[in-house]
Order: sequence, then C-alpha cells, then structure tokens
Amino acid sequence: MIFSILKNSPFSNFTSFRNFAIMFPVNPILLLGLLVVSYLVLRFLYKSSALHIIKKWWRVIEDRCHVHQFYKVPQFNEHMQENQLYRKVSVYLNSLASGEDSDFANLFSGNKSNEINVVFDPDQTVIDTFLSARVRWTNEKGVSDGSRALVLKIRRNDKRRILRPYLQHIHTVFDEIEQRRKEVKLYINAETNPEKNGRWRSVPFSHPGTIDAVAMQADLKTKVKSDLESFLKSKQYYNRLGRVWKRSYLLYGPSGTGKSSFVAGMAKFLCYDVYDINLSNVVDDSDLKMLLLQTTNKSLIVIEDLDRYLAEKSTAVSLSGILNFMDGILSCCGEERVMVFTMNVKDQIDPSVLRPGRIDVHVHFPPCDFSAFKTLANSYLGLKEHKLFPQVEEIFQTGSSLSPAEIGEIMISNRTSPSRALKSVITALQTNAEHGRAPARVGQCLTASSSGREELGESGSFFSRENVHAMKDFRKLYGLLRLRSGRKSSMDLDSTEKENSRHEIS
Ligand SMILES: Nc1ncnc2c1ncn2[C@@H]1O[C@H](COP(=O)(O)OP(=O)(O)OP(=O)(O)O)[C@@H](O)[C@H]1O
Ligand SMILES: [Mg+2]
Repeated sequence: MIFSILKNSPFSNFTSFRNFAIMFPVNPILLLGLLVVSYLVLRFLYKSSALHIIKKWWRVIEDRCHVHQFYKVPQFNEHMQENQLYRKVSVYLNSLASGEDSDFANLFSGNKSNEINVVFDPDQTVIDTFLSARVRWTNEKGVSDGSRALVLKIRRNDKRRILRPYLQHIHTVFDEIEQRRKEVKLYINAETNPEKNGRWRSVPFSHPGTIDAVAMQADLKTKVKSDLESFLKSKQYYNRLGRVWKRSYLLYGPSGTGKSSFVAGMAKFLCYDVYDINLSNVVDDSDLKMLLLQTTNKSLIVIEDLDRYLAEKSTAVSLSGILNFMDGILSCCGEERVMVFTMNVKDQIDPSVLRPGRIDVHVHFPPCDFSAFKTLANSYLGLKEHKLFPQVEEIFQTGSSLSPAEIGEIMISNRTSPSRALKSVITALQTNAEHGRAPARVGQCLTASSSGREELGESGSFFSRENVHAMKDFRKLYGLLRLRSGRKSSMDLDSTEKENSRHEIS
C-alpha cells in the first residue's frame, strides 16, 4: 500500500519531484529549520516527562469514557481490629513492579540483608493489570482518624469478569510472599513436663543446608523438587479426594549419605517449619497424637532413624501408634503437612509401615559413587576436573566407596591443597577396598505413587516398586541401567535381594 501511495505521489520520479519543487518552491533553509525543530521536539519528548504527561492525560480522557465501580478496603473494621484483607492487598500492591512507577513511594530495607521493599505512599495510585483489564488502587488516608483504606477502581464492564478471580489472585500472591518471608523454625519435643503448656520448644531454623548442596543425581533432585512443588499446589485435589493434604517421604541409606541434610534442604525449599520428633521423649501413643495435634499447617514433621526405634523398641510408642501417626488421621484440623522419615535400612521394617499412603515417596541415599564424588570435589574444592580423577573413578569401579560425609570431611581438612585432598580420598578408598567394605550402590531411588508409590532409579525415571527388577550383581545392573536410561526405563535400585519382575510406570 505504501508503495502504491509513493508510486502515485508527486515524488514517484525525479521529474515529478522537480515539477513539484517548481510548483511549490521550498526554501532550503526553512526545510532545514523544520527538520531541526522536529528533532528537538522529539528529543524533548523522549528526554523529558512530556510523554508521561501525555499518557496521563490520555488515561484521564479514557477513564472519562467508562463507568467505574469503587471498592474500599479499610485498614480497620468497626471494632478497630485490623482488616486482614487490607494487609493482604498492601503486601500484594507493594510487590508489584508498577508500585515503583507510582509518583511517590517509600523505600524500606527488608528482612534479608540486601532486600529493599517499595511501599507506596498515601494518596498514591498504583495501576495493575489482570486478565487484560486495567484496575487502579489508591491509598487513601482518613482525615478524622488517620486510618487508611485502599480503594479499588474497576471498570463496570470488567467487574463481573475479573473481580472475584482478581481478589483470589491477590490471596494467592500474598500467601506465596508470606511463605517466602517467613522465618522457618525448628521445633523439638521436650520431655513431658505437666507444669508447662505445650510440648514443642522452638528455635530459629538456621541450618545452612539446601537441596542443591546435597550431592546426588541432578535428575533425582529435580524429581523431588517437582514432587514437592506439585504437592504444594494440590490442595483442591486432595480435598476433592477426601484425603488429608499430606505427603510422606522415606529417606533411607547408610550413615553419612546426606539424609538429614536433605531434610533441612526440603524444609528450606518448602519454607515450612520443622517438627523434629524425638521418639525417646514420647511417653505413649496418645502423647504422640498430642504432639501431632500441636503441629501447625505448612510444617515438615520428621522422625529420624525410625528403623532404629522400631528394631530396638527404644520408644514407648507402639507400632500401631506410629501407623496412626503416619496416616495423619489426626491432622483433621490442619493441612499441608509433609512427613519425613529417615532410616539406614528398610529391609527389616514391617511392611505396614512402608505401605503406599503411609510412605508416598522413597528416596535412596547410596554411598558415594564417582558422579557424587565429582559434585563434592566441585563444591568442597572448587575442582571441575583434575588429573587424579581417572584414578579415583577406577577405584570406584572396583566397588570401593565411602560415604559423602567421609569424603566431605577429607576434602574439608585438605581444602588448601586439592591434590593432597584427592590423594587422601584415593588412599581412603583403597584402604576401604582392602578391608572389603560393601560396594557402593549406584543410583538413588525416589518412590512415589498415585495408588501406590513410584521409584526413581539412576536414569531418573519413576517406577512402580511392584514391577521393577532387583539385581544381585551391581555391575550388571549399572550397565543395564545405562542401556535402559536411553529409553526411559529403569530398575528399582533399593533392593538387591529380590528378583521379582517389575516394570516402569512412567
Ligand atoms: N550427599 C551429600 N552431599 C553433600 N554433603 C553430604 C552428603 N552426604 C553427607 N554430606 C555431609 O556429611 C555430613 C553428614 O550428613 P548427614 O547428617 O546429612 O547424613 P545422614 O545420612 O543423615 O547420616 P545419619 O544416617 O548418620 O544420620 C553433613 O555435614 C553433610 O554436609
Ligand atoms: Mg541423619
């Protein structure tokens, strides 16, 4: 179209242009002047706030063409109690990037050292967009009592469509922000003391561990994280099923393989308070019930070394007390609990403890393999590659292994000399091999299920426990896993005794 206009225009060829110039003679100086003025005007518009002013006027004009409805969210109710919605909306608005565009905003330092919060001022307006509708919030200050109110201005046309989902959206964002800000606490059950109310004692949970800091397969970490994330989003799903909104994990493996560190990482990841139950301090089954009842929503409830308690019977709690606790039937008044149990071995455990529903996800923590060793060398010594790595790999292939805790300790104490650290690891592995310690089991199993549970093997896939091969021969298993990983199939790695045929479910 432009071409056709140009074609038909007086400037379509030089002759026409010359004719045009003859007909309408233009002073070249005037033309130059015009160009300079246009340039300066454009520059002024871009450099100054003129464009913002024009935009503002345009919005005012546009607003005049619509009918609006106003919703006021007062800071206090008639009994001078704080209106929770006001708090939620304020937090939400202050999190908006457009809050920074408001004419006047306050800057406050946040809880974290480098955090700065933008808080918008009274009588300022923040514009928000939701489902392609534009809404405005104004922070009004009452003249008489100085209390504030947030006023939502919404076009009548958009109201039916967006008001409810918009308010719901504010709730959701607020919950997410609060969850991120919350200071995580560690609760420990004290010994029974009838004079004191409540059994839980709390301290700030300052464990530095994160899921990322634990050396394990990247695939497995991702699976656990996404399992946790999907749990967080499943409130309605669990409600619809009539199930308690909880998920249980079993972390099992030899000592020093990172189970407790992983629990800390899970709590950090979820931003949940941790309730660490010491079964030695639990008096009987009803005491355990009481402890569970006194936990809050959004909490991670941990029982470490459950296998030891069950085997040694070193707790006054009966097996049925533990089963009821695991079923979470008492969390009727609370929701959103993650339960984590740790064990060194699960082979001797009563199957009723491990049945699907009681334990949803099994995560195996094996002794260190070469890949975990490399992760440790990277984080502890800053080494991505080293000429001694092939030697270390060779020893791992002979079946020798140490726990990540043992390797970590060697690396920490030799951190000033990476070569010395690696040599020490090699010596320790060789000594270990000479003393004939059990070979490392490669791969880690995440087990989870819809009806039962699923397992994650070395290839990072989920498996049904019921249908996965178990292997006696570690090398055979390792080779087969490598072969199968290409076609998203794998094996249950947590049982070296059973040889039942199993198949993958996803
Ligand atoms: N996989 C790992 N990655 C990184 N560090 C690890 C790993 N496993 C253990 N560690 C380090 O070793 C130490 C002990 O780990 P942790 O207490 O988590 O082991 P655990 O499996 O809980 O042992 P236990 O069964 O004896 O309780 C921690 O300092 C941790 O940082
Ligand atoms: Mg531990």
